[in-house]
Amino acid sequence: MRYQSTRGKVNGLSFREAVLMGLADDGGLLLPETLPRLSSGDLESLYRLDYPELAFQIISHFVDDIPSADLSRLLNRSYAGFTHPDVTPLVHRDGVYILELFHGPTLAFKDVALQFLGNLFEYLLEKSGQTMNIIGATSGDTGSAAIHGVRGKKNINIFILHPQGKVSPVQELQMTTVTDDNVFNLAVDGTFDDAQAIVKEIFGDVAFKNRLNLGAINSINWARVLAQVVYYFYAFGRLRRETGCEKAYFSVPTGNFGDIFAGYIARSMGLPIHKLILATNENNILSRFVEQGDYSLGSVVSTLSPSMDIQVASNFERYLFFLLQRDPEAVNKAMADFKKDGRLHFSPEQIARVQEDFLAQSVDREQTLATIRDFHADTGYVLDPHTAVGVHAGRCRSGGEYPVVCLATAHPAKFKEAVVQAIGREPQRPESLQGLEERQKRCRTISADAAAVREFIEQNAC
Ligand SMILES: Cc1ncc(COP(=O)(O)O)c(C=O)c1O
Ligand SMILES: N[C@@H](CCOP(=O)(O)O)C(=O)O
Repeated sequence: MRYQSTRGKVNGLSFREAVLMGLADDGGLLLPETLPRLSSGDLESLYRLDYPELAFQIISHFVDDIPSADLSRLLNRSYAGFTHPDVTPLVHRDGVYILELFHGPTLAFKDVALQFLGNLFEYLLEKSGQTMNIIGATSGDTGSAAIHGVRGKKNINIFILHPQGKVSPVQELQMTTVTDDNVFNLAVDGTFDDAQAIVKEIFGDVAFKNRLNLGAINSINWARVLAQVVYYFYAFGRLRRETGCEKAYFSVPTGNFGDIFAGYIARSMGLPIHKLILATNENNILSRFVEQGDYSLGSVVSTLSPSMDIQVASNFERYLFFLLQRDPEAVNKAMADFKKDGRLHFSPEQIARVQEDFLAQSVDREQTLATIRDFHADTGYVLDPHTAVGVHAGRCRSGGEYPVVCLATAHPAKFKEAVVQAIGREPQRPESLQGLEERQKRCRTISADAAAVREFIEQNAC
């Protein structure tokens, strides 16, 4: 499999090269040149596999430059530390199927891909004898999952930018209490969008990127999206075995458009997803896009689901590439227009095509709290606020003819403030969070300025 950039100037990369490049050197995002299309016979045999074996089968379609035995070993190691034997179990409550993606070390869906990416980086660096400096932006979950994926690893330093005071207290502690020498937390005076823009600007300086061998752990890295594709297959397989259904809806709480884009890839490979339901909080540029073709920038507002407090969704560019018929010139123009005007225009035909893939719903604070409260009252199950956004949207937008799978993207204990508001008590605290407040912390505050961040990285690079 070869990889190409959405902006057309980087082509013919191998999987290894794509993973190590992260953001394409022309500023675009990397995608496979073709997508495999699986037959119904192929799909039925995948549905019988356990999680690591399924991950191996799916990921192998996209990787031809890592020996199979090594890839299989990396995947087995990545999922061995999950606390549930199914890795991402599917549970049925009150008419919806909840795909629990929070059984990894940091209790969010990011662990599914970042345990693998951490191991993959280590493997590739061992082979090449290089060192790597990872840089990433987080609205709370990617940061801790990436840090836990690479903490203490030889030859890797990691620099994580989070918006100061805008992540949940538990998320902040999960990052800042990791004091290994190779981990650097930077609290940026700005929003997640500011932090992500800084990361992209630094990657855009290709000479600097190559000199420090910068690595990307955000979903700009294709390996992140790829590892997330797997659980759509896993969930549908379990659902089909349980209900015999022909198709399903998937409702996905969305911020940076990475998780739902992984669903789009799974659907494009032939997985029978009827529609992907894109669920946003009040930062609803993406749901406005799907529903009305209105892709116009607003300012970021703080919500009960802080990890989705995002306006400029990185992976939107990948979807745009497909929507614009894989035309890199059209993507370049659209990205330049968006940078200049803060909005994009789409024709009615284009929006009709979008709506063949997606439905969308924006969910506000009251609806989020009511969903947590009512779901708990009816089932005893505690949703985290991001998952609640997805459950509400899934219920509103699905048609009833197929089951609905809602992606449970985080454990409620990461967002206990919202849970207490909804049900009047704290969720149970998993063992990995015990004693978090008492641990030693390390974090520097930094202005939202790429030059300052670059200087810090330069001084602390490995
Ligand atoms: C808990 C949680 N849910 C949902 C999302 C949204 O996922 P994505 O950014 O891939 O759209 C995030 C952040 O990425 C998150 O941390
Ligand atoms: N919600 C994310 C934002 C970054 O998204 P990513 O999937 O591109 O890493 C977070 O928790 O940091």
